Amino acid sequence: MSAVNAESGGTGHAPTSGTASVALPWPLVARAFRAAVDEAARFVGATAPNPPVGCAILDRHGDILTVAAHHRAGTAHAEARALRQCADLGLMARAAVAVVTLEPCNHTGRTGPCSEAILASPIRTVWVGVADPNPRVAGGGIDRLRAAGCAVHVLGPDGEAAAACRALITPFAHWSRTGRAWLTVKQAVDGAGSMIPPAGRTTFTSDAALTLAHRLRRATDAIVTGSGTVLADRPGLDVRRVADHAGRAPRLLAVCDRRGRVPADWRADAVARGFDVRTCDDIARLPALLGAAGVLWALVEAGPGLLAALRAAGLWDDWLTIGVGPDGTERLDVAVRTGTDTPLRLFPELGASLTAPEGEACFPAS
Ligand SMILES: NC(=O)C1=CN([C@@H]2O[C@H](COP(=O)(O)OP(=O)(O)OC[C@H]3O[C@@H](n4cnc5c(N)ncnc54)[C@H](OP(=O)(O)O)[C@@H]3O)[C@@H](O)[C@H]2O)C=CC1
Ligand SMILES: Nc1c(N[C@@H]2O[C@H](COP(=O)(O)O)[C@@H](O)[C@H]2O)[nH]c(=O)[nH]c1=O
Repeated sequence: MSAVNAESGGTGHAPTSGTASVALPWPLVARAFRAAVDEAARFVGATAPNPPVGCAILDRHGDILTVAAHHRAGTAHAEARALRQCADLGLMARAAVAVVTLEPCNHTGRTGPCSEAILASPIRTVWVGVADPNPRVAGGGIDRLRAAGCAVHVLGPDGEAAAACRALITPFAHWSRTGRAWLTVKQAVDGAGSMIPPAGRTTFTSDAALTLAHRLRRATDAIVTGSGTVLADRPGLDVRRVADHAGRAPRLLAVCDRRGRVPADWRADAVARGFDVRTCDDIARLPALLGAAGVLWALVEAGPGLLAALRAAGLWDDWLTIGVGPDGTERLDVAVRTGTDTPLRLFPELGASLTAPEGEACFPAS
């Protein structure tokens, strides 16, 4: 293993002789990974059932020539888009290194294999953030590139860059493995431990926390709520407060409702606003119901009744509590299932909260 790879925790493989592989200092590679992750993160919530992916193309000195992401299922993958941009800018002759958040695909799906697109370019050095968990692809892209003489470096499990690349695809990896959507619960709790807003209101958190809530909605593919919340709040549950470049918004709205209490006019209004509204009468089936509809990541915005049921059944993947103190100060706590990479990592303001243990303090639900 070369010194470059040892520094990054990567597993380098020597290229076959005669290829123009390039050894770059790790800080330049890390900078390219950050750029690729940031670009991919702009499309989280737009790509389902595909994963968000970013790609940076560098010259032999480590300068970034172009950065691109996968925008939407059925459109160009990140690598193909980055290569096209590079060609359009007349920079292809300088292209030497590709830095990709996810293993390049090696199969022909809705688009052609990215491994072949890379091999058709001058690039002979590829950095991969994480191997593709999709069983149709697993291993194929890296093997194909290596067989053709590329130096392929796969990041080891430790370090910021690898964690960010994994966080991008956590819901996709979970869905690929289990067929179930990743469930993020978001709850607001006041200083007295109550989730119930003051009379006449539907929310009580700060402007900044509400904006965070809408950014979470924008990044997810579905919203889950309960019949009690629908009856009490007639919530909109759509994306407001934040602009968007890709029209991202959850398209599915799942309402947990065993007794058929959801009013027909609220449902009709939600449908008119573009939601595919589904009723769930058994929460045990909720993650699979969402997964079967192509939902990778769902945000649960429900009251204490449904949250208590989800918690008792262990039906959550990460849990964000926005605690509002009596003086209005707010505290963010994130509980994460042990051994998983929360996609909430993609929200920098939550960074300091991600170490919260899976403990009682994170689950006040009353
Ligand atoms: N602070 C916050 O973050 C939030 C606060 N709220 C507040 O919460 C209050 C409403 O709370 P609540 O009445 O508890 O409403 P919920 O949104 O929690 O909905 C409760 C309903 O969920 C359904 N449900 C519960 N368990 C299951 C299950 N196992 N399978 C299927 N459905 C199930 C039940 O429907 P059924 O009765 O048919 O069995 C139950 O009545 C409102 O005041 C609202 O403003 C709401 C969202 C967020
Ligand atoms: N109370 C509360 C939240 N509650 C959630 O927001 C819903 C209102 O959404 P909308 O109708 O789209 O504005 C409400 O019914 C509930 O699901 N969210 C928060 O970020 N902070 C809060 O204090």
